[in-house]
Amino acid sequence: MGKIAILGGTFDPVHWGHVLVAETAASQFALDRVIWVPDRSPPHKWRPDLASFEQRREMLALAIADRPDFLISPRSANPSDSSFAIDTLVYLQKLYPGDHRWYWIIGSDALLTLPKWHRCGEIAGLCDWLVAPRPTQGDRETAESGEIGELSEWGDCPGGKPLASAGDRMQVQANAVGRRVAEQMALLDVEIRWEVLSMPAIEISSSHIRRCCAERIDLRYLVPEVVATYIAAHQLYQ
Ligand SMILES: Nc1ncnc2c1ncn2[C@@H]1O[C@H](COP(=O)(O)OP(=O)(O)OP(=O)(O)O)[C@@H](O)[C@H]1O
Ligand SMILES: O=C(O)c1ccc[n+]([C@@H]2O[C@H](COP(=O)([O-])O)[C@@H](O)[C@H]2O)c1
Repeated sequence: MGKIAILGGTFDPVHWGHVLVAETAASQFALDRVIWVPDRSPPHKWRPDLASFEQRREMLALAIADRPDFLISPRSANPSDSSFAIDTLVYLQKLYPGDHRWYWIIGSDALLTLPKWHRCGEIAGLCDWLVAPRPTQGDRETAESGEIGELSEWGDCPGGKPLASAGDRMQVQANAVGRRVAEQMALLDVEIRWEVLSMPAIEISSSHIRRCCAERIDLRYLVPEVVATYIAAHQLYQ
């Protein structure tokens, strides 16, 4: 029996946050493979300057080229294939037949949306959810504007004492997200298995990378060098 994980996303572009999350999950859960699934045309992430699917896929291939256990799903290459997560999982389970244990690697911000996914009641129970601590999009925008935001509402710390560090707070927040989603899924009679990855929250996002490109800020330490070179060569996000 193998352990196979899926990491889906828009990857516009892929960044070190994605790679570190995959690496952490692979080492903490002794995964045999991580299958990366770039979404061809994610309706919720569509923008006029979205890099083409081929470009996002090429950047992803460059970023994970040195990891034989990281693969890109062949499914997303076909434009007519559905990009619903349930269809991806069922397809990959057919591609890798056998008694494998299946995982889905996901940021806590994205896990929050699980109860709204297509056929969420089916997919939720078909894999274990490996949750990377991450501020919500709202928190990230608020932090960039310098205001105090949603994060302050997550202060469900033991005994009401302030937590030692922002890292602890993100672990608490990710656990709160996991519990909340598990409760929502329980209302649909679905029990989910989930675990928060033991890692610091990485405040890198594709949106931040795109802003850096627009402002001509160096991408070093934010994306793999091969990806920075690709972005510059193709003049993306300018
Ligand atoms: N820094 C990060 N830490 C933890 N999880 C992350 C991080 N960046 C992305 N993810 C997770 O990876 C998956 C794919 O993310 P995606 O490709 O949409 O990147 P993104 O950085 O969230 O993009 P954008 O900023 O455009 O919204 C999602 O589950 C997301 O939560
Ligand atoms: O299947 C769905 O209905 C669905 C709706 C929204 C998001 N997802 C999945 O959630 C993962 C993270 O997506 P995102 O929004 O960060 O690009 C990615 O694998 C998407 O395919 C899936």
